[in-house]
This record gives sequence, structure tokens and C-alpha cells, in this order.
Amino acid sequence: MSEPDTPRIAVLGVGAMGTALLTGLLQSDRPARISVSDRSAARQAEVADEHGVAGLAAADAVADADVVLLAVKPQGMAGLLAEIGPRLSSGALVLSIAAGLTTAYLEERLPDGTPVVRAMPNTPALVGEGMTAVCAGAHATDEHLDTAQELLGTGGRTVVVPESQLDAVTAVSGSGPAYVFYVADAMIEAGVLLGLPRDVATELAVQTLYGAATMLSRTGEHPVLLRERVSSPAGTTIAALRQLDEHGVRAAFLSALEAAAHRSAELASEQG
Ligand SMILES: NC(=O)C1=CN([C@@H]2O[C@H](COP(=O)(O)OP(=O)(O)OC[C@H]3O[C@@H](n4cnc5c(N)ncnc54)[C@H](O)[C@@H]3O)[C@@H](O)[C@H]2O)C=CC1
Ligand SMILES: O=C(O)[C@@H]1CCC=N1
Repeated sequence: MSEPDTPRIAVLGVGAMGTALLTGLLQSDRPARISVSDRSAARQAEVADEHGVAGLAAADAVADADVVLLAVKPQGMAGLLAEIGPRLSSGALVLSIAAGLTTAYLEERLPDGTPVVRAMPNTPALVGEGMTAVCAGAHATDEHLDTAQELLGTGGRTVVVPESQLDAVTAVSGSGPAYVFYVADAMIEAGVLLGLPRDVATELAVQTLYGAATMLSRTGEHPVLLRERVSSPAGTTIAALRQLDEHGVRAAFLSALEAAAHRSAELASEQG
């Protein structure tokens, strides 16, 4: 990097996830010179104005960047790589968060020897509680992995995994927040069904999810143990859990995450 303390970072694609990561970067005390680029000129201008960063065309944004964060949909990646490849500065780290696209897929479409790190973050990065897994491509060193973890760590926790595990990671933590929001919605609906005002049902459900997640995180205790402590003999909880079992909710989760991992693996081959 040209100046180790102030890396120049180009964020290409400032939709849901690009903006979440940008927010983490800007809220951290880590100095960085950031530019953003989006195919939608309106979106680019909106994000650049709101966050006080430069909005540039992708090829211009990467020209002097130390780190290029690719945050576009897998379907748009090949076109973007063709656009930026010739303008990448030598030694720049390319950090992709696209689901399914392997480091080999990215390397094939970038100048020879480009260091690539593939990452799978999640949207709670927006509130500093993200979970990101990273893996190194063929030309990425431990230092590149450290840089990626430092940058993505501004939005929460990070872990290094072998690339063979990235599809499973995507199923568990990448897509994971959506399952939690789904459960939240279902609990709120159930509260309304039972006669609670919607705002009360929402507060009860949200704080319960937050409290339960905090217990899991802080105590490190197994979820089964925590669940058993809620379940009194012949009580209300065991009556509810029986219904979840009878409706196959555990099996549905296993199938759902299997489908997500399968879909992740499919995405690269679909891009041709
Ligand atoms: N949304 C999520 O929870 C997560 C998403 N991801 C990955 O992040 C990537 C982005 O996903 P989202 O933010 O959800 O999508 P999104 O649709 O919200 O954002 C994508 C942005 O990229 C822009 N874009 C498209 N082509 C472009 C190009 N050639 N140059 C510049 N900008 C371009 C679009 O205008 C849009 O603003 C995907 O590859 C996805 O797999 C990874 C982890 C979690
Ligand atoms: O649904 C998707 O494909 C992306 C990847 C993980 C979360 N959202």
C-alpha cells in the first residue's frame, strides 16, 4: 500500500451490503480514503453525499486504490471485472463479497497475479455486529488476509476459513439474518393472533430475540441447555416446542440451509 495508515479503498456497488460495509469503515477510527462507485448514478451520488466520500466511475475509483471491494451481484461481476481490470493499480488487493463466485473465477478475469480475497459478510455489519468469513485466493498472502480482516472487522467479527467452506458459511451467516427476521415476523404475527396490539407484539418479540442472542453470545452455553432452562415440566414452552417438532421446523431449517449452500455453489457456474 502507498501509505499503510491510510489505505485507499474503492467500494464498487453501494447497495445493501456495500453500504453496510461502508458504514462500518466510516464509523471505525481506522483512517481510510474511500471512494464509491455504483452503476446507478443516482445511488452513487446519494451514498457519496450522505457519507461524505468521493463518487467515481468504477475504472477511475480503482486506478489508485489499495483495496478494491467488489459488492455487486454475482450476475454483474464479469462485466465489472472487464471494466476495472486494465485500470487496477499494481499490487491492489481485490476483496469480493459476491456469493458463490470463487477466487479462481475472479482471478481468471483479473490481471495475472492479482491478490484476491473472497469474503462472506452479513448485513448486521450495519450496526457493528456483523459476521464475516474470509479466504485467500492463489496470490493472496497472510498480509492480504490480515488487511481484509481489519477492514471487514470494522463491521463486526471475522474468521478465516478454507474456501471449500464458503458456501456453507453463506448458508449459515451470510443469509442467516434473513432467517432471524423471518422468525421475528412469525412471532409478531402469532402475538397479534393471540390478541396483542402489533406494537406490543413487536417489542416483545424483538427484545426476546435480542436477549436470547445476547445470552448465547455472552454465556457460550449450548442452545439446548438454554432452551431446557426455559422449559418447565408440563409447562407452556414444552407444549410450544412439541408443535415446532410436529411441524418439522428443525428439518425445514436443515433443508433451507442446504438449499442456500447449493444455490451458492450454483452461482459461479451460472455466470459462464
Ligand atoms: N445482502 C446481503 O445480505 C449480502 C450480500 N452479499 C453479496 O453482496 C453483493 C451485493 O449484494 P446486495 O448489496 O444485496 O445487492 P444490491 O442489489 O443491494 O446492491 C448491488 C449494487 O451494485 C450496483 N451495481 C451493479 N452493477 C454494478 C457495476 N457494474 N458497477 C458498479 N455498481 C454496480 C447496483 O446498482 C446496486 O446498487 C452480492 O454479490 C451478494 O452476493 C454478501 C453477503 C450478504
Ligand atoms: O441472498 C444472497 O444471495 C446474498 C448472499 C448472502 C446473503 N444475501
